Amino acid sequence: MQSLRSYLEIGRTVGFEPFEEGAEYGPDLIAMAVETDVFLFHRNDDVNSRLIMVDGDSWSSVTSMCPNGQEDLLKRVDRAAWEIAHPPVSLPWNWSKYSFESLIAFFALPRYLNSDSMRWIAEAMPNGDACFWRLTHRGNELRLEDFHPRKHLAEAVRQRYTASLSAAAAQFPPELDAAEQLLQPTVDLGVIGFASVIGTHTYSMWLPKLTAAQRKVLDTTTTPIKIRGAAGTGKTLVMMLKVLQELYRDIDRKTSSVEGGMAHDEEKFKILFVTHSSSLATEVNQALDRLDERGVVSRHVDVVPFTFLRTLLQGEQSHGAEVFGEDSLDGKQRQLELISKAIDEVTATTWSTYEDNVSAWVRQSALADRRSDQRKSLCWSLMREFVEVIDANRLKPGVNSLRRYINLPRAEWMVNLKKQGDREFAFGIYRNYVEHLVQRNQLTIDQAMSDFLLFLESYLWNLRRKLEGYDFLFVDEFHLFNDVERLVLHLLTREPDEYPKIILATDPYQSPFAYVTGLRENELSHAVRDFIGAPQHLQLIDLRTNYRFAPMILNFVRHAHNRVPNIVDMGHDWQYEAITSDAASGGNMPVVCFSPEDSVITRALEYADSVARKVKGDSRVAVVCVTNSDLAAVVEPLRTGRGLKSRFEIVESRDDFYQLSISRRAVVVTAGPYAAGLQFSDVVVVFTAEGQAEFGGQGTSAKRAAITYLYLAITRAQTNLRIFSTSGENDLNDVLRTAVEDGVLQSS
Ligand SMILES: Nc1ncnc2c1ncn2[C@@H]1O[C@H](COP(=O)(O)OP(=O)(O)OP(=O)(O)O)[C@@H](O)[C@H]1O
Repeated sequence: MQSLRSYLEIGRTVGFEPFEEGAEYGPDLIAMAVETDVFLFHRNDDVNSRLIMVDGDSWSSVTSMCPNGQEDLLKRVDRAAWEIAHPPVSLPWNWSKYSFESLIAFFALPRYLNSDSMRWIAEAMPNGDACFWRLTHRGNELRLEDFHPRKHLAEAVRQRYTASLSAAAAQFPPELDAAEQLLQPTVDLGVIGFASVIGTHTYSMWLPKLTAAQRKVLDTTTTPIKIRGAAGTGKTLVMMLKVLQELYRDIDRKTSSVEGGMAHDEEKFKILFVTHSSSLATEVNQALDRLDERGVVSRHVDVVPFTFLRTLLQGEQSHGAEVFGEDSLDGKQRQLELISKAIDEVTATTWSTYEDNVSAWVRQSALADRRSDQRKSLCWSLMREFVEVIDANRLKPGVNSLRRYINLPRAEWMVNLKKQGDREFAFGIYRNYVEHLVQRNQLTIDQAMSDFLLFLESYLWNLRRKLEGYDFLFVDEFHLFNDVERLVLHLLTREPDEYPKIILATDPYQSPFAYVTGLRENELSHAVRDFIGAPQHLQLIDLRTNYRFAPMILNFVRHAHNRVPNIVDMGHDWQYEAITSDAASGGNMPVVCFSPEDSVITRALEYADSVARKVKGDSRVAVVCVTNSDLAAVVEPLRTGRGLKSRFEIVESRDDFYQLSISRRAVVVTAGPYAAGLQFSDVVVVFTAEGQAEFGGQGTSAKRAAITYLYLAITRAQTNLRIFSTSGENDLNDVLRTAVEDGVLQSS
């Protein structure tokens, strides 16, 4: 497995060379032919290494691709093989995984590179090896149920591999000395993710270090508990410690009551830790393993991204149907394109029904050119309306749904569709948009989630719940869950008649797409109010000490935080002023550089490039774009490669963070929402005029959206922060300019 990662790393730097007998790929990798196989050995391979076996014809198809195609395809092979070695196999939804017994099928490439619908048929071997048996494509699809792998071939390959290990080891050049190795550090997720959160401490080493508020989380025995804290206050850390505390407590209780031994399987205490993204789930998994002093976590705790819950509990349902990845740049762009197409179709056909009843801004934007900012702004507003209002209220097009939608009360946090005519138009677009999805055999994540909800409400799940449900539920980054997702939580516990034992961590100011759901702070969801327990039972614990930011960054973060319009009741005690920093001193004054639109990106990238060449040790540089549109604009020059010396690693979805574990030190380029939960020593923030359209026009809702996005981006920085923005007038620049006036930000 390690050898594929190194091969990928080399391939993306100097190009992919086909394997040839005796070929060396850097100091750690050699190819060796043994009978009919070609093995790629890594220096650290041993008999316990997991093998990735790829059938010869499929390998020829891989190597005949362009370098970008090869890279993307091999990344998927690597990711799937890692998952196979660490079951249950959780792959991003847009890979459309389908499994049957030990076989797994999934899309071999991202959709935009995959006009042939290539899919892998892979197999999880009992020892954790992964066999990639066949690449199918449109025209030669195969049902997994009809595929019969020749397992004995895989067993023979494994034997030949083991027998050749010592011959391979003898061929490696001597190892580099330690000083030379230091020159080749890898960007490992550990540095920006889980390792930075827990350091080298285990559970009991952390306990004495906790603040009084963090301690209170461990000492509180009643639930639900809602842990509220700004970015960097240790929410994830304290949730993980609480998991271990509850687990150890249960084991101790059972060991003293069940004579001298472990409890039976059916009484097994089960904890579910839900994250919003698979990268965070991987990190929490690894961190829990490290913190755990009794080696029991893997038996009792499932750490899964929310989207994987459905597969875990219900099995795969969407065979053939693609789930639209909303949580990625590509997914969002495709949704926007579809919405824009729907606007074109409606304005060309039934426009006269709406024309006289919509607001002026909706009319102008609907009739504006597809590429204009006005049109883009309308598309973003409609996308938010679909997710936050229509899907959240489960208003699938159908009899009466328009009337129910129109009758919903409007709140200030919702997008600016004030007139009834605006909402009739929005629903017309929604109808057209859903028709397109049906034609393409696609579902949005929210639609798939609604279906999952129906399953959890079924009698079948009621039967299985006692055995498959959980005793305890932990939900990290609760602010990123929308109302449909929140609705699912109380159905996951074992006991339908009891209030669920649930602990959640949230920072309402980091909520970029659901923005705010219009909830009061002591409510968890509109819909589940009655199930989770009366608001007065909710234990609200505030974490106020910040461990991430150097003091000068904290001052600026506090300024931005206090500028977020408080358009729902955030709780009377939600004062950021009280939060202090315990991060090591040092760090520099954050800086903003206003530039004309055409030079913002070039300046930002050149700056990031120069910083990346200077930083040392565990320092990591990230370019964090405020919005998806900024990210799209930054990615363009990076793809064409423009005289920059550092390596830039583009992360276009929350799932993409996985790829950092296979790349050498690089400048990470991403957007704030995808980097939630991660931290970097140096952050370069980019905001362009393109980004402004995403906030959906003017008004309080747009202002809140703008500052929330800015907040998400700047709160990733630990020591150094530099913002590159356009020189125009907008809500976000208003925050930056007042910060300069207040002396918490320096203008360059
Ligand atoms: N009591 C403590 N003592 C020392 N360091 C701490 C303490 N609590 C948290 N930290 C450190 O604070 C940093 C941030 O922790 P964590 O990622 O859990 O915060 P968070 O609130 O979940 O942030 P975000 O909302 O941005 O995900 C980590 O490096 C962690 O090790």
